[in-house]
Amino acid sequence: MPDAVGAIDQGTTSTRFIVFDRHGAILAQAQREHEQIFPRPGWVEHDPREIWRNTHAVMREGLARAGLTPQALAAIGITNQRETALLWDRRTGEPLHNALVWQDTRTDRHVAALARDGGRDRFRAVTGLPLASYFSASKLAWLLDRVDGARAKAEEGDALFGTVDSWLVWNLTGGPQGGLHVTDVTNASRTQLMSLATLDWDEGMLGAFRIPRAVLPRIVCSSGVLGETREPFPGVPIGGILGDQQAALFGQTCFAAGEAKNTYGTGCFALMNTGPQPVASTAGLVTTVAYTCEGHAPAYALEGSIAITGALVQWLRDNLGLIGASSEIEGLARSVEDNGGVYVVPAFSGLYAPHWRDDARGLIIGLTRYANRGHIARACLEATAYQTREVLEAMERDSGMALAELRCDGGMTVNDLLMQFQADILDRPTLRPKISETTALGAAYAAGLATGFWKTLGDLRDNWAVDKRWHPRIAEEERRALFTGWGRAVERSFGWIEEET
Ligand SMILES: Nc1ncnc2c1ncn2[C@@H]1O[C@H](COP(=O)(O)OP(=O)(O)O)[C@@H](O)[C@H]1O
Ligand SMILES: O=P(O)(O)OC[C@H](O)CO
Repeated sequence: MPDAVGAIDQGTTSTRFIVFDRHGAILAQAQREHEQIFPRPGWVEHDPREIWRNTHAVMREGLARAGLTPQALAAIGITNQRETALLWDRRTGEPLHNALVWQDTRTDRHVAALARDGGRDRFRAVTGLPLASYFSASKLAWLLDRVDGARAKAEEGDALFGTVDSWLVWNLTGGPQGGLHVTDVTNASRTQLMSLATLDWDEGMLGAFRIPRAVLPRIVCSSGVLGETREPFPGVPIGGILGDQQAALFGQTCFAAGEAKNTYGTGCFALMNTGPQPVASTAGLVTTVAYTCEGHAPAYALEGSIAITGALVQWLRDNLGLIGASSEIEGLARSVEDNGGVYVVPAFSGLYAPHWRDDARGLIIGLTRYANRGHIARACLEATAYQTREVLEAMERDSGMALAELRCDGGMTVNDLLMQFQADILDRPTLRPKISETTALGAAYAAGLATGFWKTLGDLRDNWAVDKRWHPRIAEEERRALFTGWGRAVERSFGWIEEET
């Protein structure tokens, strides 16, 4: 009798396999990091073969650590970094190029050219998304146009496109020997090729980006059995797929309209469930699919996507050497009392929500002879909290709903200083659940629901409990002064990249 569910969490920096029990508690996990490839400024790639090798390895390691056989798994769920675009050969299974990662800005010019004719919001009504190099469509167009022979192969049906979920499912189910070519509706909603109304590929969007339909996967439900694994062990049902931010919303059990979470990882992604109808954004957010369960109406979400948060901590570590490990940032930031007037705007890939400025670039401002490493570390942490406030304010405007508190998760939520500052700058409590691996948990939930391991959404809600809550402590005057300083710094980051014509 299966008594566990496995989740593959293929993130921007690492791949995890986590085995959960019926209460959503972790039985075992395994994790491997993969290389971040930066061939030029603004370009970010991953090697799809490395990602598949790591997935294969962590699944075996995780299961062994849990002391389970594959038959003990009721299902496997998949969650993944979204938007990252892959193209591979159907016959050989070989990638035609490295994956173009969501942060990659090489298609800025293509996107700007499309925006000249109709503006940045010309595809919002259909796809819910502004024009930005962040989404997959322009990345796929780049692969089709720049990789030798790719377009011809795609038109003949010999090249397959997918986000990371598609690549994993295809390999898990046999690869060139009959692998399934599918993606789930949440991942499809991030390509800028899917209609939010029909939940299918949109002919107009395919035309705008010159994408042949034959290259695209079939769109499936987020929770629903789509096949069985053949690798790395056979016979386990694949019961669900969710893009990682939607998975965290599901794992935080935000099933009712108005419930929201913020995930603090490489970037930050705040999502609010808005119910069975898409809510158009006028405040700079993205409208996206939250999840679909077989036989039920879809749930939509408003999302505030922030490109760089935890990645700024990595940058302090890897590029500046100010800290030796991410965890050291808290001590360094606590070595000073405040930010000393310093702000860091991490516009490394431009700025996403709510600004959507591809022409912005990163800056450190407010420097004086007084400023030291501690102030810079503190300003880096504060940048995450200010960016979060910007997107939550936009979310409240768009949805007309006020958030009483903020459910938080992700790797940065171990940072007590950040969580306290977040509560301070929002003037609302922040809280972290007991099971902090909400992304993997959401994928496990989607898969377990599809196979009857869990019966209802209510069963999942019963598993959720608060671990820690932070209450706002600073005065309104200080809050206003800090946030005003941030707004001025952001303005100065705009327009650094001059558009080439
Ligand atoms: N103590 C810490 N304080 C601040 N940031 C941290 C800390 N520990 C880890 N991080 C950051 O959290 C991120 C990892 O979080 P995770 O949720 O695993 O990200 P992802 O899923 O995007 O790969 C990294 O960018 C890392 O720099
Ligand atoms: O892999 P993460 O956690 O950095 O998430 C990446 C997002 O899905 C990008 O949209």
